[in-house]
Amino acid sequence: MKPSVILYKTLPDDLLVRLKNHFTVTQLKDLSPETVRQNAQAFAEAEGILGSSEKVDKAFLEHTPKLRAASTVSVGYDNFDVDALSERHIALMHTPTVLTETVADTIMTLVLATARRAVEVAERVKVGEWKGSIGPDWFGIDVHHKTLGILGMGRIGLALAQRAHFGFSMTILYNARRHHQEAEERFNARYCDLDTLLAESDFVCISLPLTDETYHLIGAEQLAKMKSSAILINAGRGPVVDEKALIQALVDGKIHAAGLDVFEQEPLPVDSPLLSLPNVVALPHIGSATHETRYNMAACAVDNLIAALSGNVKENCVNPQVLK
Ligand SMILES: NC(=O)C1=CN([C@@H]2O[C@H](COP(=O)(O)OP(=O)(O)OC[C@H]3O[C@@H](n4cnc5c(N)ncnc54)[C@H](OP(=O)(O)O)[C@@H]3O)[C@@H](O)[C@H]2O)C=CC1
Ligand SMILES: O=CC(=O)O
Repeated sequence: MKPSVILYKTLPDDLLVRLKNHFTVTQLKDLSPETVRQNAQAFAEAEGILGSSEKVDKAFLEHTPKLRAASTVSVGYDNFDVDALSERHIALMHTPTVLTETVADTIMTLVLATARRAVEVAERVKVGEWKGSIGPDWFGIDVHHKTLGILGMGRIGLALAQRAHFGFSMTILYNARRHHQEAEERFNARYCDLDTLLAESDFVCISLPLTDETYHLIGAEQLAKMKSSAILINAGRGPVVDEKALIQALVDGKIHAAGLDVFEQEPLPVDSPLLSLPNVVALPHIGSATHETRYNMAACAVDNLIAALSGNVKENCVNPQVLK
Protein backbone atom coordinates (compact mmCIF):
# COMPACT_ATOMS: atom_id res chain seq x y z
CA MET A 1 0.00 0.00 0.00
CA LYS A 2 1.21 3.53 -0.81
CA PRO A 3 2.04 5.78 2.16
CA SER A 4 -0.55 8.50 2.89
CA VAL A 5 0.51 12.12 2.64
CA ILE A 6 -1.19 15.48 3.15
CA LEU A 7 -0.64 18.12 0.47
CA TYR A 8 -1.43 21.68 1.58
CA LYS A 9 -0.31 23.60 -1.49
CA THR A 10 -1.41 23.65 -5.10
CA LEU A 11 1.08 21.84 -7.34
CA PRO A 12 1.49 21.98 -11.13
CA ASP A 13 -0.40 19.05 -12.72
CA ASP A 14 2.66 17.01 -13.67
CA LEU A 15 4.09 17.27 -10.14
CA LEU A 16 0.76 16.25 -8.62
CA VAL A 17 0.82 13.17 -10.85
CA ARG A 18 4.39 12.43 -9.71
CA LEU A 19 3.31 12.72 -6.07
CA LYS A 20 0.26 10.50 -6.64
CA ASN A 21 2.43 7.85 -8.31
CA HIS A 22 4.17 7.38 -4.97
CA PHE A 23 1.56 8.26 -2.36
CA THR A 24 -2.12 8.34 -1.49
CA VAL A 25 -2.61 12.11 -1.45
CA THR A 26 -5.16 14.08 0.59
CA GLN A 27 -5.18 17.68 -0.62
CA LEU A 28 -6.19 20.30 1.95
CA LYS A 29 -6.14 24.09 1.95
CA ASP A 30 -3.99 24.56 5.08
CA LEU A 31 -2.91 23.02 8.40
CA SER A 32 -5.15 25.18 10.60
CA PRO A 33 -6.67 23.60 13.74
CA GLU A 34 -10.05 23.67 11.97
CA THR A 35 -8.72 21.78 8.93
CA VAL A 36 -6.97 19.29 11.20
CA ARG A 37 -10.19 18.75 13.18
CA GLN A 38 -12.26 18.25 10.04
CA ASN A 39 -9.75 15.77 8.55
CA ALA A 40 -8.63 13.98 11.70
CA GLN A 41 -8.41 10.56 10.02
CA ALA A 42 -6.21 11.83 7.17
CA PHE A 43 -3.82 13.45 9.66
CA ALA A 44 -3.82 10.32 11.84
CA GLU A 45 -2.75 8.25 8.81
CA ALA A 46 -0.30 10.74 7.25
CA GLU A 47 3.34 9.67 6.94
CA GLY A 48 4.28 12.82 5.06
CA ILE A 49 3.18 16.43 4.61
CA LEU A 50 4.08 18.82 1.80
CA GLY A 51 3.36 22.54 1.53
CA SER A 52 4.59 25.89 2.74
CA SER A 53 4.16 28.74 5.21
CA GLU A 54 2.01 26.86 7.76
CA LYS A 55 3.04 26.49 11.38
CA VAL A 56 4.15 22.98 12.32
CA ASP A 57 4.64 22.79 16.08
CA LYS A 58 4.25 20.32 18.96
CA ALA A 59 0.48 20.85 19.10
CA PHE A 60 0.13 20.04 15.39
CA LEU A 61 2.36 16.95 15.68
CA GLU A 62 0.01 15.46 18.29
CA HIS A 63 -2.46 14.91 15.44
CA THR A 64 0.07 13.11 13.21
CA PRO A 65 1.29 10.01 15.12
CA LYS A 66 2.62 8.30 11.95
CA LEU A 67 4.43 11.29 10.44
CA ARG A 68 7.93 10.47 9.12
CA ALA A 69 8.71 13.43 6.85
CA ALA A 70 7.72 17.06 6.32
CA SER A 71 8.63 18.71 3.02
CA THR A 72 8.48 22.48 2.79
CA VAL A 73 8.39 24.37 -0.50
CA SER A 74 10.85 26.95 0.83
CA VAL A 75 14.41 27.21 2.02
CA GLY A 76 13.43 28.98 5.25
CA TYR A 77 11.96 26.72 7.91
CA ASP A 78 11.35 29.05 10.86
CA ASN A 79 7.69 27.98 10.87
CA PHE A 80 8.73 24.47 11.95
CA ASP A 81 9.61 23.39 15.48
CA VAL A 82 12.70 21.48 14.35
CA ASP A 83 13.46 20.13 17.85
CA ALA A 84 9.95 18.72 18.15
CA LEU A 85 10.26 17.09 14.71
CA SER A 86 13.69 15.65 15.54
CA GLU A 87 12.45 14.24 18.87
CA ARG A 88 9.89 12.29 16.88
CA HIS A 89 12.49 11.31 14.22
CA ILE A 90 10.57 13.20 11.55
CA ALA A 91 12.80 14.39 8.68
CA LEU A 92 12.39 18.04 7.68
CA MET A 93 13.16 18.59 3.98
CA HIS A 94 13.58 22.02 2.34
CA THR A 95 14.46 23.56 -1.05
CA PRO A 96 17.80 25.39 -0.92
CA THR A 97 19.84 26.19 -4.05
CA VAL A 98 17.00 26.10 -6.63
CA LEU A 99 15.83 29.58 -5.53
CA THR A 100 19.14 31.22 -4.68
CA GLU A 101 19.74 33.16 -7.90
CA THR A 102 16.14 34.38 -8.14
CA VAL A 103 16.14 35.69 -4.57
CA ALA A 104 19.45 37.48 -5.20
CA ASP A 105 17.82 39.10 -8.25
CA THR A 106 14.95 40.26 -6.02
CA ILE A 107 17.36 41.83 -3.56
CA MET A 108 19.13 43.65 -6.39
CA THR A 109 15.69 44.82 -7.58
CA LEU A 110 15.07 46.33 -4.15
CA VAL A 111 18.52 47.95 -4.08
CA LEU A 112 17.93 49.60 -7.45
CA ALA A 113 14.27 50.47 -6.86
CA THR A 114 14.96 52.21 -3.56
CA ALA A 115 18.13 53.99 -4.68
CA ARG A 116 16.62 55.25 -7.95
CA ARG A 117 13.13 55.75 -6.45
CA ALA A 118 11.78 53.76 -9.38
CA VAL A 119 8.39 52.90 -7.86
CA GLU A 120 7.79 56.36 -6.45
CA VAL A 121 8.58 58.26 -9.67
CA ALA A 122 6.73 55.73 -11.86
CA GLU A 123 3.64 56.43 -9.75
CA ARG A 124 4.14 60.16 -10.32
CA VAL A 125 4.25 59.57 -14.07
CA LYS A 126 1.01 57.56 -13.88
CA VAL A 127 -0.85 60.36 -12.10
CA GLY A 128 0.28 62.92 -14.68
CA GLU A 129 2.90 64.76 -12.61
CA TRP A 130 5.61 64.49 -15.31
CA LYS A 131 5.13 67.82 -17.01
CA GLY A 132 8.63 68.82 -18.04
CA SER A 133 12.28 68.15 -17.48
CA ILE A 134 12.65 66.56 -14.04
CA GLY A 135 14.63 68.31 -11.31
CA PRO A 136 16.62 67.19 -8.24
CA ASP A 137 13.45 66.46 -6.28
CA TRP A 138 13.02 63.39 -8.56
CA PHE A 139 16.68 62.33 -8.50
CA GLY A 140 17.90 59.16 -6.84
CA ILE A 141 21.33 58.04 -5.68
CA ASP A 142 23.93 55.89 -7.43
CA VAL A 143 24.27 52.19 -6.72
CA HIS A 144 27.49 51.42 -8.63
CA HIS A 145 30.77 51.80 -6.72
CA LYS A 146 28.95 52.12 -3.37
CA THR A 147 29.42 49.86 -0.33
CA LEU A 148 27.02 46.95 0.11
CA GLY A 149 26.85 45.26 3.53
CA ILE A 150 25.43 41.74 3.52
CA LEU A 151 24.02 40.25 6.73
CA GLY A 152 24.11 36.48 6.18
CA MET A 153 26.75 35.33 3.67
CA GLY A 154 25.04 32.01 2.87
CA ARG A 155 23.80 30.83 -0.52
CA ILE A 156 21.75 33.98 -1.18
CA GLY A 157 24.31 36.36 0.31
CA LEU A 158 26.97 34.90 -1.96
CA ALA A 159 24.78 35.25 -5.09
CA LEU A 160 24.06 38.85 -4.10
CA ALA A 161 27.76 39.58 -3.61
CA GLN A 162 28.46 38.21 -7.09
CA ARG A 163 25.92 40.58 -8.66
CA ALA A 164 27.07 43.59 -6.66
CA HIS A 165 30.79 42.98 -7.20
CA PHE A 166 30.82 42.10 -10.90
CA GLY A 167 27.71 43.95 -12.04
CA PHE A 168 27.96 47.15 -10.03
CA SER A 169 31.63 47.37 -8.95
CA MET A 170 30.50 47.62 -5.32
CA THR A 171 32.64 47.16 -2.24
CA ILE A 172 31.30 44.17 -0.29
CA LEU A 173 31.21 43.97 3.51
CA TYR A 174 29.59 41.03 5.25
CA ASN A 175 28.69 39.56 8.59
CA ALA A 176 27.88 35.94 9.35
CA ARG A 177 28.74 33.54 12.16
CA ARG A 178 31.91 32.48 10.36
CA HIS A 179 34.26 33.79 7.71
CA HIS A 180 33.49 32.83 4.10
CA GLN A 181 36.67 32.29 2.14
CA GLU A 182 34.82 32.01 -1.19
CA ALA A 183 33.24 35.46 -0.76
CA GLU A 184 36.56 36.96 0.23
CA GLU A 185 38.47 35.40 -2.65
CA ARG A 186 35.91 35.82 -5.45
CA PHE A 187 34.33 39.14 -4.50
CA ASN A 188 36.97 40.73 -2.31
CA ALA A 189 34.36 40.77 0.48
CA ARG A 190 35.54 41.97 3.90
CA TYR A 191 34.26 40.35 7.10
CA CYS A 192 33.03 42.94 9.64
CA ASP A 193 31.37 42.90 13.01
CA LEU A 194 27.77 44.08 12.85
CA ASP A 195 28.44 47.61 14.10
CA THR A 196 31.20 48.23 11.53
CA LEU A 197 29.03 46.89 8.72
CA LEU A 198 26.15 49.16 9.77
CA ALA A 199 28.38 52.21 10.04
CA GLU A 200 30.20 51.77 6.72
CA SER A 201 27.52 50.45 4.34
CA ASP A 202 25.50 52.48 1.86
CA PHE A 203 23.16 49.50 1.52
CA VAL A 204 22.54 47.01 4.33
CA CYS A 205 21.02 43.85 2.87
CA ILE A 206 19.55 41.14 5.10
CA SER A 207 19.57 37.55 3.85
CA LEU A 208 19.42 35.92 7.27
CA PRO A 209 17.16 33.16 8.51
CA LEU A 210 14.82 33.88 11.43
CA THR A 211 16.14 32.22 14.59
CA ASP A 212 16.20 33.07 18.30
CA GLU A 213 19.54 34.83 17.64
CA THR A 214 18.39 36.89 14.65
CA TYR A 215 14.97 37.97 16.02
CA HIS A 216 15.01 41.82 16.11
CA LEU A 217 18.73 41.79 15.36
CA ILE A 218 18.15 45.17 13.72
CA GLY A 219 16.41 47.53 16.16
CA ALA A 220 16.54 51.22 17.04
CA GLU A 221 20.12 50.97 18.34
CA GLN A 222 21.38 49.32 15.14
CA LEU A 223 19.44 51.64 12.83
CA ALA A 224 21.01 54.60 14.64
CA LYS A 225 24.43 53.24 13.70
CA MET A 226 23.64 53.37 9.96
CA LYS A 227 24.52 56.37 7.79
CA SER A 228 21.57 58.76 7.37
CA SER A 229 22.09 58.28 3.61
CA ALA A 230 21.95 54.46 3.86
CA ILE A 231 19.22 52.12 2.65
CA LEU A 232 18.03 48.98 4.47
CA ILE A 233 16.93 45.98 2.42
CA ASN A 234 15.27 43.00 4.11
CA ALA A 235 14.60 39.82 2.14
CA GLY A 236 15.36 37.38 4.98
CA ARG A 237 12.43 37.30 7.39
CA GLY A 238 10.36 40.22 8.69
CA PRO A 239 11.02 39.72 12.41
CA VAL A 240 14.79 40.04 11.92
CA VAL A 241 14.01 43.78 11.88
CA ASP A 242 12.07 45.54 14.63
CA GLU A 243 9.46 47.05 12.30
CA LYS A 244 8.29 49.74 14.75
CA ALA A 245 11.88 50.93 15.15
CA LEU A 246 12.35 50.88 11.37
CA ILE A 247 9.26 53.03 10.80
CA GLN A 248 10.49 55.52 13.40
CA ALA A 249 13.97 55.64 11.81
CA LEU A 250 12.44 56.30 8.38
CA VAL A 251 10.08 58.97 9.71
CA ASP A 252 12.91 60.68 11.63
CA GLY A 253 15.25 60.56 8.62
CA LYS A 254 17.76 58.39 10.53
CA ILE A 255 18.08 56.26 7.37
CA HIS A 256 17.34 57.20 3.77
CA ALA A 257 14.98 54.44 2.60
CA ALA A 258 13.97 50.80 2.96
CA GLY A 259 13.26 48.00 0.50
CA LEU A 260 11.27 45.21 2.08
CA ASP A 261 10.15 41.83 0.77
CA VAL A 262 9.28 40.44 4.21
CA PHE A 263 7.39 41.83 7.20
CA GLU A 264 6.63 41.06 10.82
CA GLN A 265 3.04 40.33 9.79
CA GLU A 266 2.29 38.94 6.33
CA PRO A 267 0.31 39.93 4.39
CA LEU A 268 1.31 43.44 5.46
CA PRO A 269 -1.77 45.11 7.04
CA VAL A 270 -3.16 47.81 4.72
CA ASP A 271 -2.95 50.36 7.54
CA SER A 272 0.79 49.78 8.10
CA PRO A 273 2.61 53.15 8.33
CA LEU A 274 5.20 51.63 5.96
CA LEU A 275 2.72 52.00 3.11
CA SER A 276 2.42 55.76 3.50
CA LEU A 277 6.17 56.37 3.41
CA PRO A 278 7.37 57.37 -0.09
CA ASN A 279 10.88 56.10 0.68
CA VAL A 280 9.68 52.51 1.23
CA VAL A 281 9.39 49.88 -1.47
CA ALA A 282 7.21 47.07 -0.10
CA LEU A 283 6.99 43.79 -2.04
CA PRO A 284 4.60 40.93 -1.19
CA HIS A 285 7.27 38.33 -0.29
CA ILE A 286 8.19 37.65 -3.94
CA GLY A 287 11.83 36.68 -3.33
CA SER A 288 11.57 33.39 -5.24
CA ALA A 289 8.34 34.15 -7.11
CA THR A 290 9.10 33.51 -10.77
CA HIS A 291 7.32 30.79 -12.76
CA GLU A 292 10.57 28.91 -13.31
CA THR A 293 11.83 29.01 -9.75
CA ARG A 294 8.50 28.26 -8.08
CA TYR A 295 8.16 25.23 -10.38
CA ASN A 296 11.67 24.07 -9.50
CA MET A 297 10.98 24.51 -5.79
CA ALA A 298 7.78 22.47 -6.01
CA ALA A 299 9.57 19.73 -7.97
CA CYS A 300 12.38 19.72 -5.42
CA ALA A 301 9.85 19.44 -2.56
CA VAL A 302 8.09 16.50 -4.25
CA ASP A 303 11.41 14.71 -4.85
CA ASN A 304 12.45 15.47 -1.27
CA LEU A 305 9.31 13.81 0.12
CA ILE A 306 9.73 10.78 -2.14
CA ALA A 307 13.37 10.45 -1.01
CA ALA A 308 12.54 10.88 2.68
CA LEU A 309 9.69 8.35 2.72
CA SER A 310 11.67 5.79 0.74
CA GLY A 311 14.77 6.10 2.94
CA ASN A 312 16.83 7.53 0.11
CA VAL A 313 17.78 11.05 1.28
CA LYS A 314 20.97 12.46 -0.25
CA GLU A 315 20.45 16.20 0.26
CA ASN A 316 18.13 18.95 1.49
CA CYS A 317 17.46 17.53 4.96
CA VAL A 318 17.46 20.09 7.79
CA ASN A 319 17.84 17.48 10.55
CA PRO A 320 19.83 14.63 8.94
CA GLN A 321 20.58 13.10 12.36
CA VAL A 322 17.06 11.62 12.38
CA LEU A 323 17.89 9.53 9.31
CA LYS A 324 20.57 7.47 11.09
N1 LIG B 1 12.21 36.78 0.65
C1 LIG B 1 12.11 35.54 0.21
O1 LIG B 1 11.23 35.19 -0.57
C2 LIG B 1 13.11 34.52 0.63
C3 LIG B 1 13.72 34.62 1.85
N2 LIG B 1 14.66 33.69 2.22
C4 LIG B 1 15.30 33.82 3.53
O2 LIG B 1 16.70 33.85 3.34
C5 LIG B 1 17.31 33.03 4.33
C6 LIG B 1 18.69 32.63 3.89
O3 LIG B 1 18.65 31.68 2.86
P1 LIG B 1 20.02 30.98 2.36
O4 LIG B 1 21.00 32.01 1.96
O5 LIG B 1 19.63 29.93 1.41
O6 LIG B 1 20.48 30.33 3.74
P2 LIG B 1 21.95 29.92 4.21
O7 LIG B 1 21.74 28.97 5.33
O8 LIG B 1 22.76 29.48 3.05
O9 LIG B 1 22.57 31.29 4.75
C7 LIG B 1 22.23 31.86 5.96
C8 LIG B 1 23.33 32.81 6.39
O10 LIG B 1 22.89 33.45 7.59
C9 LIG B 1 23.95 33.41 8.51
N3 LIG B 1 23.47 33.43 9.89
C10 LIG B 1 22.60 32.60 10.49
N4 LIG B 1 22.42 32.96 11.77
C11 LIG B 1 23.21 34.03 11.98
C12 LIG B 1 23.48 34.86 13.09
N5 LIG B 1 22.89 34.63 14.27
N6 LIG B 1 24.36 35.88 12.96
C13 LIG B 1 24.97 36.10 11.77
N7 LIG B 1 24.75 35.36 10.67
C14 LIG B 1 23.90 34.34 10.78
C15 LIG B 1 24.68 32.13 8.22
O11 LIG B 1 25.95 32.25 8.80
P3 LIG B 1 27.10 31.13 8.65
O12 LIG B 1 27.43 31.12 7.19
O13 LIG B 1 28.19 31.68 9.46
O14 LIG B 1 26.49 29.87 9.13
C16 LIG B 1 24.65 32.13 6.70
O15 LIG B 1 25.71 32.88 6.19
C17 LIG B 1 16.29 31.90 4.51
O16 LIG B 1 16.45 31.26 5.75
C18 LIG B 1 14.98 32.64 4.43
O17 LIG B 1 14.58 33.11 5.69
C19 LIG B 1 14.99 32.66 1.40
C20 LIG B 1 14.39 32.52 0.20
C21 LIG B 1 13.39 33.42 -0.30
O1 LIG C 1 10.77 32.83 1.87
C1 LIG C 1 10.94 31.90 1.14
C2 LIG C 1 11.77 30.78 1.42
O2 LIG C 1 11.96 29.95 0.51
O3 LIG C 1 12.24 30.66 2.56
